[in-house]
Amino acid sequence: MPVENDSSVAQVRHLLRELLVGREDPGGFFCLCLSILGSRETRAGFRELIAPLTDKHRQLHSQLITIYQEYFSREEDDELRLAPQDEDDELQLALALSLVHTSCQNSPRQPVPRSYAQLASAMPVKGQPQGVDTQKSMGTHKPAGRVGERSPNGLKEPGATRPAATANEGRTDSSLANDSDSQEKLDSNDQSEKSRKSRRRRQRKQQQQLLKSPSSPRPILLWFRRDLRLLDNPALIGCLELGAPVIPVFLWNAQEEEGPGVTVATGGACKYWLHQALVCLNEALERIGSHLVTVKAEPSSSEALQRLVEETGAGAVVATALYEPWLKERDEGVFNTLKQHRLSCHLYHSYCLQDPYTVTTQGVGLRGIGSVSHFTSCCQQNPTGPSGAPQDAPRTLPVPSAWPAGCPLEQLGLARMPRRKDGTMVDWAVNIRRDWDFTEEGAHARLEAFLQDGVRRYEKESARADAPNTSCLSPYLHWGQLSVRWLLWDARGARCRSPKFQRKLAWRDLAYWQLTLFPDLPWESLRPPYKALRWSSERAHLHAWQRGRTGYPLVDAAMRQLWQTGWMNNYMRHVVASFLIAYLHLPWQEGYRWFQDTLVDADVAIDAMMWQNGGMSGLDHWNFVMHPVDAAMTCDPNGTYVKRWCPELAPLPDELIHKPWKCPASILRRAGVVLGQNYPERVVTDLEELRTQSLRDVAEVRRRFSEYVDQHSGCDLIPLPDRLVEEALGSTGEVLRSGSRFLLPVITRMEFKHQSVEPDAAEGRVNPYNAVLKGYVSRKRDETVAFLNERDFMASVVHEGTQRLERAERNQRLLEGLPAPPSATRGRPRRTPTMPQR
Ligand SMILES: Cc1cc2nc3c(=O)[nH]c(=O)nc-3n(C[C@H](O)[C@H](O)[C@H](O)COP(=O)(O)OP(=O)(O)OC[C@H]3O[C@@H](n4cnc5c(N)ncnc54)[C@H](O)[C@@H]3O)c2cc1C
Repeated sequence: MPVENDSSVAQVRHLLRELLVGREDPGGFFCLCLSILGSRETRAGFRELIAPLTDKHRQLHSQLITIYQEYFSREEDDELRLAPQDEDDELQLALALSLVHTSCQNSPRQPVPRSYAQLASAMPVKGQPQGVDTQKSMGTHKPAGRVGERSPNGLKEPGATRPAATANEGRTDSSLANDSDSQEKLDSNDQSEKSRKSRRRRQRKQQQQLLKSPSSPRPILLWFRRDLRLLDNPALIGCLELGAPVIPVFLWNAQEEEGPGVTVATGGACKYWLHQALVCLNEALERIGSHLVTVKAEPSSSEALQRLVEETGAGAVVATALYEPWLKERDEGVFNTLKQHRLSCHLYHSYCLQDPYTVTTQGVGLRGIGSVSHFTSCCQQNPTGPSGAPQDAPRTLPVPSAWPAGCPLEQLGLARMPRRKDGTMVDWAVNIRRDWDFTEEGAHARLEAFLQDGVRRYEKESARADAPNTSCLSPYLHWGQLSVRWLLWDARGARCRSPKFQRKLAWRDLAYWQLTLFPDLPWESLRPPYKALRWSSERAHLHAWQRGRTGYPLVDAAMRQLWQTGWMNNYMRHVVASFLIAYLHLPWQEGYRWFQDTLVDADVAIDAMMWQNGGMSGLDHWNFVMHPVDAAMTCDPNGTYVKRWCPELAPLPDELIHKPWKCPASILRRAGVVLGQNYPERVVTDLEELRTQSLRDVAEVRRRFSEYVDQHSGCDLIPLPDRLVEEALGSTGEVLRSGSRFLLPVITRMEFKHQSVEPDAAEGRVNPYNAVLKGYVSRKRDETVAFLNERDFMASVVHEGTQRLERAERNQRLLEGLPAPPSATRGRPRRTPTMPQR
């Protein structure tokens, strides 16, 4: 066999043995031959090489011959003859890879692993891909536009990407070494405009060739957006079912994400997470023989996709649906354009459990809209969610023969770090990196850990800020690194199930449903009167709140945790939101925007829904206001949380840590706390008065805009969106066109209703529906007081009865002229019964 040298022959013979024992498959074997021997030698010697198979392995032999013939078809041969020697090899290899992958995409998928441990064993180990060993055959696959390596600190090293995506990326390490000369040649050629032009011409020819060739179906662009995972990704599986090479791409256009209003759709922390998640996704794709192409989508995603289609000859675009109305509109535009160019486009639903555009209120009505129970009734009545079990990750991904260029991930500018005057970098994400694992495996590890442990305490103690009792999965869910279907499946199958936790996933869907109904949700109050609420414009208060310097330790601890790690639990989000709105009187939009910029899980739909509700203008009203001190009784009774995030207060005694202003001067001195110096004075002090003012302001707007208050029920009224009117009335086109307005009574805080009926009840203390929530411990304290009062009442009743009897007896004796009886109780102080000691 006319081959290059003995070691190559030995390598190929070894591979042949691997093929015979089933550790290699025919396509992979052929590809490796090409890679090791080169095109000419393979062409000349392949038949001879596999001749020994004719006797005992007839079927395998004929399979290999088919692959060989298909590859060295006359048409391709002609074309190849046109190319110079070095690029000839590249093209051949690329085509070979394409062939290999079209044959292997039909490989059977594994059964669904039901735990992460199973999953880990099923997933290819880094550097050791299973199934068809495309990684081995491709060598280290690093074209430009692929996502670079992460440096030890988690940041990508600049320059980790290599220029020029060419087909020669797919080679074994040895062949790369052999071809370093030709690579140099290519690089030097690149300098001349002439050769660049000729190369472009050849590339175009290759693409045309690919489009014509029946043996290589047109590749599919798998457009990753917020589904950055391999496990249970219907779009990814959909690509495999289409049976063509897959080009995973990520396009970035910040303006399109932002939409028409002020959404801060991808704030700093969230973008940082995205950057890391893309690095991880690329690594995961590399493990199955592919990689991610990142593209700066300028001027628009539509044009960037069209360019990609031209560059790759793609025949289809596949993506997971997004539900923000402006992104849906963008996608519709993009797909319509692509369809006009005869591309097939496929959208899969997996971001939520229900497709929010198909959830209807039919059969349920509108009463209670905005509550999670109303929403779940709608979903049960009209189920639309993804059914079936979660799907496994593919073990390999068919790759195209030519990769598009793309751009290095850094150029998307997702993980920007400002520089100081002296040029050093401000690494604001250091704690985010410390606290989070950005990989898909990290998501599953968190899920496992939660289902093993935290879930047991979730029902009763998910509010605790000092203990990790919630899942901490929100950023993974936001970027689609964990499929919500997978999460629900595991939560239902767990040994300890928490209905409250499962309901949280319905909350998530509810938020998306609301956003589809009210696209203005992130910036415009849904209840018209509340748009006119008088808000404070005290920037210093806003700044203090943002930086965790309000002087209220619980609020400050939470805001510092957010700033440093990009996250805080749900209860703490309520605490800081209540403080901003009910006590600082700052508009909810400020809170929303700050959260969007600092949360790693910042999610336009959820964040907007929660801030609208907290800001009293959403579909639902929080029927509570968190008190910045009393709330600590529930979430941080021992001050552990405050001590962690406000270490300057740590030496204070536990019982005073949440109210340092109550500390005697001597204790403060001993603890080294100087209020106003190393810990701030309170930005506001009279909380009661501020709350009362807030109630008065609400009463005022409800009076001024009484047309938006239902006189019968006292509930606020909101204008119904067209979609809900149609659902409620059937076809109402006529009604809508005539300009009629439909108003719907929505859940309204009892405190507000009562206040409208009795305006004097504006003083929070006399309003029986006072919404200030007592912390768990303060509730306990109230129970004790009530108990004591009750005992006290009984004691005094008995005492009064005895006295009455004594008086009657005394009077009787006086009437009868007898001396007064000696009184055992006279002159003794009244005893109050005490609580039994616990
Ligand atoms: C003012 C405010 C703003 C918020 N902003 C966001 C946000 O931008 N992004 C975000 O994901 N969540 C937001 N939430 C909801 C909630 O606080 C977080 O989802 C939760 O704290 C995330 O932690 P976890 O994963 O441990 O939650 P878990 O309690 O373990 O819940 C599991 C999952 O359910 C979903 N979920 C939980 N609570 C809610 C909720 N109230 N509404 C909708 N979905 C929920 C989340 O996806 C969460 O990851 C906000 C809440 C408030 C009060």
